[in-house]
Amino acid sequence: MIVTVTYNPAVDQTVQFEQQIAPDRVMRADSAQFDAGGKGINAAQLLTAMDRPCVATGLLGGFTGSFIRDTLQDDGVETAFVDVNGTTRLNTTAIAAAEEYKLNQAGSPVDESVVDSLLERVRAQSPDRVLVGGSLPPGLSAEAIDRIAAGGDWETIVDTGGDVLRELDAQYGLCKPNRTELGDATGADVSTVEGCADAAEAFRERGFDRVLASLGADGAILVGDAGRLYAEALDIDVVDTVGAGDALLSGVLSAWETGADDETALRTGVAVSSQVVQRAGTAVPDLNDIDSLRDGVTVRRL
Ligand SMILES: Nc1ncnc2c1ncn2[C@@H]1O[C@H](COP(=O)(O)OP(=O)(O)OP(=O)(O)O)[C@@H](O)[C@H]1O
Ligand SMILES: O=P(O)(O)OC[C@@]1(O)O[C@H](CO)[C@@H](O)[C@@H]1O
Repeated sequence: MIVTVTYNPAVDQTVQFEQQIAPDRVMRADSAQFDAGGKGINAAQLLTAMDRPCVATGLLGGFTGSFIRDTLQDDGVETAFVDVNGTTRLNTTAIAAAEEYKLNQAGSPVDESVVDSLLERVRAQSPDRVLVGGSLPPGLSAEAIDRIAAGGDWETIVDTGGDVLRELDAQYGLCKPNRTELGDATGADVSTVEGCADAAEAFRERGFDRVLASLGADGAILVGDAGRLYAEALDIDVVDTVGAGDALLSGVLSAWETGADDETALRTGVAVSSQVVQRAGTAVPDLNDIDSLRDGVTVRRL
């Protein structure tokens, strides 16, 4: 079973405007919604929707923390969160004309001692895999993720970016950078799919058995001992891409949990992400058709 750890959850607010956003005037939204978010939480919701045993952990506080707790309960997601004093952040995605603006808060500061509490929560579940997803709130460093990775005999999967991704020191089963994160972490030219595969291969040496790189409309790459696999994205109408990477990763993990090989896992990941980008925000889409959608994803070796 999988435990997800979200150190910095968020309520995701998605507001849609027909017109472009302009300064110095009131913009009135045509629609708005709130979802429970944060990368590990999104993954836990999707894994639960795919009937994979999963427990969501992380840090929650304040009225936004209560909203996330209630939403997960309504969605039937098992949880084991640590309560903190600060208020969980609220992130906003504004979709205006064909543009997408992602406005993420830093999160409330936390004390380093939360890492011990979280590790206790994770150990209590005896997971096979632990996914640590998202940014860290002020007060924590990459060590907070390394300690989870080294804290038991589970395989750890990490989905984070920026300096934290570069500073990780422990051994990981997988990391999931997007194209920008892969470029920033390696300094490599990621302008082509082949360049991304080279960068992902080189990045494995930094302590990652496999690298799953999401390339937006260009699809995704999975590089590991089984070789370099590339899946093209499906041709679909995108509403917004928030949570697309979490969906890709959830599909891959969901397939691995059933013993599937890397090729099937990558195809499943692309199928799940295609469903998520066709809906606003990070709400869980209908995943009943996933097997037939997966059959439509093409994978080739690079
Ligand atoms: N425009 C698109 N058309 C088709 N599929 C897409 C598109 N954008 C994203 N996807 C699908 O979603 C997957 C993940 O996309 P992306 O690389 O944008 O993730 P991300 O940057 O990690 O997202 P986030 O951080 O918001 O979760 C892609 O591998 C692809 O399968
Ligand atoms: O600020 P972070 O932790 O990097 O990303 C947080 C976030 O943007 O990622 C998810 C989508 O992947 C959203 O649910 C959430 O708001």
